[in-house]
Amino acid sequence: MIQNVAVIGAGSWGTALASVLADNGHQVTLWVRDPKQAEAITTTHRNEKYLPGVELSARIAATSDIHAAVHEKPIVLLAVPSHAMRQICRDLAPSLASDVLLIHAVKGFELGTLKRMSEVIQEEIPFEISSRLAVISGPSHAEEVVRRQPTTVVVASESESSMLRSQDLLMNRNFRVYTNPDLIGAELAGALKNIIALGAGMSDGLGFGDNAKAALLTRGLAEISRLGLKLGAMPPTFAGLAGIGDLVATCTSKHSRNWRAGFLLGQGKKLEEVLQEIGMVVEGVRTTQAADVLAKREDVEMPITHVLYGVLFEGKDPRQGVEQLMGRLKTYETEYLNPDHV
Ligand SMILES: NC(=O)c1ccc[n+]([C@@H]2O[C@H](COP(=O)([O-])OP(=O)(O)OC[C@H]3O[C@@H](n4cnc5c(N)ncnc54)[C@H](O)[C@@H]3O)[C@@H](O)[C@H]2O)c1
Ligand SMILES: O=P(O)(O)OC[C@H](O)CO
Repeated sequence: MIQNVAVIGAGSWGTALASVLADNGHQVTLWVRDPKQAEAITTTHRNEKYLPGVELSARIAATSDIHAAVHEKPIVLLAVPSHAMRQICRDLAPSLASDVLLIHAVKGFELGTLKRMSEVIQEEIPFEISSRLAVISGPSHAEEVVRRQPTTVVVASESESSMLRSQDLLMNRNFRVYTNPDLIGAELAGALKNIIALGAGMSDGLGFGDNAKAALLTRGLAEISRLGLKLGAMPPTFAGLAGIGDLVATCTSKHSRNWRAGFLLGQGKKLEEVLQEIGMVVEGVRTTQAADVLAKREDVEMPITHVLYGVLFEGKDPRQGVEQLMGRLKTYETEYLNPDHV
């Protein structure tokens, strides 16, 4: 069934998801803060700032009026940076239809509260709406999705009907959507992999090779899963698209802003100049901050995250960080095979 869908956030990901929805025949209203950018997207059918050179469907119209964007829409998809989520939910909550299906596509935590995005949404939007929330996660660079290159993602929700509706809404021959009931795991895996992508980029920026990158991916997965499970994720989710799938995509892709930020840091640039040079959201930076605090709070060992925290926020030299990781006390590979593990 053709639907009217509001997509909140016209950065690369919101625009790419709007494009998938338009390919599926839906009418999309894309909300963007800047009225000039809204007009440019509607009239030129392009979003040159975030996805240069890509022609968008005429089924996508942009607006800078958030109330008009969501008013009477049966489906609202949120694709804003994590730091903007709470305020945006506050702004749009009064205009939401009571039976709206909410989907979010955001990979991060709220820094001050250390909450997942669904927790933030559920605090700002009435329960009868937010209890139907679904999240979309998985290996999906906007630059490839918008060019209709084969992509697989996962939609997760505690509400089975919301999960199935989200799958039907987004799935097409280029964009394959799996379902997963583990909303917490999909959110945590999607956010935490960005930390490891920063590390993988840094390793490349330092001139290290495949051995180092493979080590980061593997040991990185071990530590983000350890935290994820402590916070309520189900183990198979970290072995799935939102976990290992997105970890591989983000740690090895030229499109990844997190990988690129790490690469530039590895080459000796300072965080501020790196973020300025990239000019788009690099969620892994805040997520490293959040995860370092969460690891301490939950008593979970996350050595890679802690070293990255030092490089990002305490002026640690990346090479010194590598020495610190390689020089850790000898240990076992997996807690499950360790004789002390009960
Ligand atoms: N780009 C991708 O390929 C991709 C894929 C999957 C998930 N994501 C996730 O989607 C989320 C959005 O990322 P993106 O890639 O679209 O980012 P982006 O940097 O491309 O765009 C961010 C958008 O948010 C707007 N914005 C910034 N601060 C804002 C604020 N305070 N209030 C309202 N709007 C604000 C910007 O103007 C811009 O339109 C992130 O959590 C990211 O991890 C991105
Ligand atoms: O460009 P990044 O590093 O924000 O990664 C984008 C997506 O999360 C990849 O799935």
